[in-house]
Amino acid sequence: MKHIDRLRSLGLFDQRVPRYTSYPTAPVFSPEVGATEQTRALAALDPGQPVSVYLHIPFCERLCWFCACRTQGTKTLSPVESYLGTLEQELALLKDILPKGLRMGRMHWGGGTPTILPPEMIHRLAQAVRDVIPPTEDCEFSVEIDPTMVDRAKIAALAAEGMNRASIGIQDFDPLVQQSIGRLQPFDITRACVDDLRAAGIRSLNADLVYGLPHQTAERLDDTVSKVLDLNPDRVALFGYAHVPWVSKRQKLIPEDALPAEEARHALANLAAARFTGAGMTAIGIDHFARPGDGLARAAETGHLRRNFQGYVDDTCPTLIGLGASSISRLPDGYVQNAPATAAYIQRIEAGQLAGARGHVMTGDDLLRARAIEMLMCDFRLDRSALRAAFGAQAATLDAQIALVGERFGDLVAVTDESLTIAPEGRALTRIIASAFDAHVPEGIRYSQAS
Ligand SMILES: C=Cc1c2[nH]c(c1C)Cc1[nH]c(c(CCC(=O)O)c1C)Cc1[nH]c(c(C)c1CCC(=O)O)Cc1[nH]c(c(C)c1C=C)C2
Ligand SMILES: C[C@H]1O[C@@H](n2cnc3c(N)ncnc32)[C@H](O)[C@@H]1O
Ligand code: MET
Ligand code: SF4
Repeated sequence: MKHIDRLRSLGLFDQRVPRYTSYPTAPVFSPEVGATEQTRALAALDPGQPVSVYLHIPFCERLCWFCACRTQGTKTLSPVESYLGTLEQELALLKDILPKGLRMGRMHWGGGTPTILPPEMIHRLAQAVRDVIPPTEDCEFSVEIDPTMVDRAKIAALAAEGMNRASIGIQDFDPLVQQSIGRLQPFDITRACVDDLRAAGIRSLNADLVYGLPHQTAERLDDTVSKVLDLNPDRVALFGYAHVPWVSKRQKLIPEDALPAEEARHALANLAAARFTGAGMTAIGIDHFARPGDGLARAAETGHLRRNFQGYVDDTCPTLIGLGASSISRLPDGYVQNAPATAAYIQRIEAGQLAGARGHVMTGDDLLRARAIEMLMCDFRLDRSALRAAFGAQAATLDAQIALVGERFGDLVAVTDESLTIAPEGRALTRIIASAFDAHVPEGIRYSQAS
């Protein structure tokens, strides 16, 4: 059997599985967990342990049709300004709840488009966070940047507030592909943005790309990769296009008949991966690349790679506090997600309580499976010895499933008493293999395809 047909027979093209940026995944969170649990867990944090902070800005000036992020379009700054006021109120609530002396080791602004904020709002927001959770000396501050929605003044404002890492949205440079996803972004403007970021002292720069977009061909993607390499990013994220028009209504504008077919899509991922590794970058997890020496590559080498809602990270803070609409917090005993719709989020905060609306309290079994799935997603290796060391006899509850995976995937995995390792030829199946360890199979939820 051809290798691709074997991958197909194991579900690569028809299984719908999560991307496991958390376990359990966000769609299975329960409305029984909310602001009460959030408040209690935040109050009980250890002030000696720095936290990570994620801040969500759910606004964009343009709405790209392919995008599945939680964001809304706006042509004026007035909803943004009013949202900023709500974020300040949320922070004021947190100030009363958090233990004194808590510090912030990492901050990430994501979206949507954080660079929709003009310089004065950037300063206001950074100040508001700093007042409540002061940064550590070596705090890392990263921002998602839309190269078409930023200028030198905004970059200078972010840099003055301590931004030392940035991630730019590129997706694809081909004009026809850009047209078909409703996102025009000239190379020159992207290049100027990269130059400005470097001049502002950004030492770690990530570029986001997407494969599987309409009209993408091997030739066009190859050209995009050449342009990206020319920009010399430290990291690249290469996401498989998730076509989920039932989640993201704007995707109804995507011409489905121009989407690459299954095998072509798989070939696009392989082509781009080969170009990035050929250019000396290290492949990280299922969809990232990093220059050797970059924090992410070092974390992968030393077994410290982690996965959270932002994708792959070298973040070791166990606690993530999510601020803003739809943000998810990872707290010592579980997850809490703020009300996803911006209006509902604002309403809750204005009523004087935290905005947690859904969540999950982790059981011992969840913690074990979460770590097992994270190991597979990060290292392609479920380390049974490490799980036994951390979870004791409970680790044996995965044994039967490990044996089943061994049978189902044959020589694409290697099972020993020490580990379950996914062979390089089997890595395209990683999400499917991880899902074998998922005990929360949601009803009525349709994930995107596994390839
Ligand atoms: C910033 C970009 C993205 C975030 N998530 C996605 C993108 C592109 C992709 C995505 N997330 C979900 C789906 C559908 C199911 C799937 O195929 O896996 C897709 C395509 C599911 C999902 N992820 C989160 C939530 C709350 C959900 C449920 C569906 C929904 O409510 O939208 C968590 C989450 N993902 C992102 C953020 C910012 C976030 C929570 C703060 C980013
Ligand atoms: C934050 C990053 O998420 C990626 N992104 C946004 N929408 C989608 C989607 N539907 N499928 C895959 N990746 C997506 C883009 O690359 C963006 O830059
Ligand atoms: N909104 C920015 C962009 O598209 C950042 C990535 S998408 C959340 O470029
Ligand atoms: S890709 Fe970025 S700019 Fe485009 S809609 Fe999504 S969040 Fe907004």
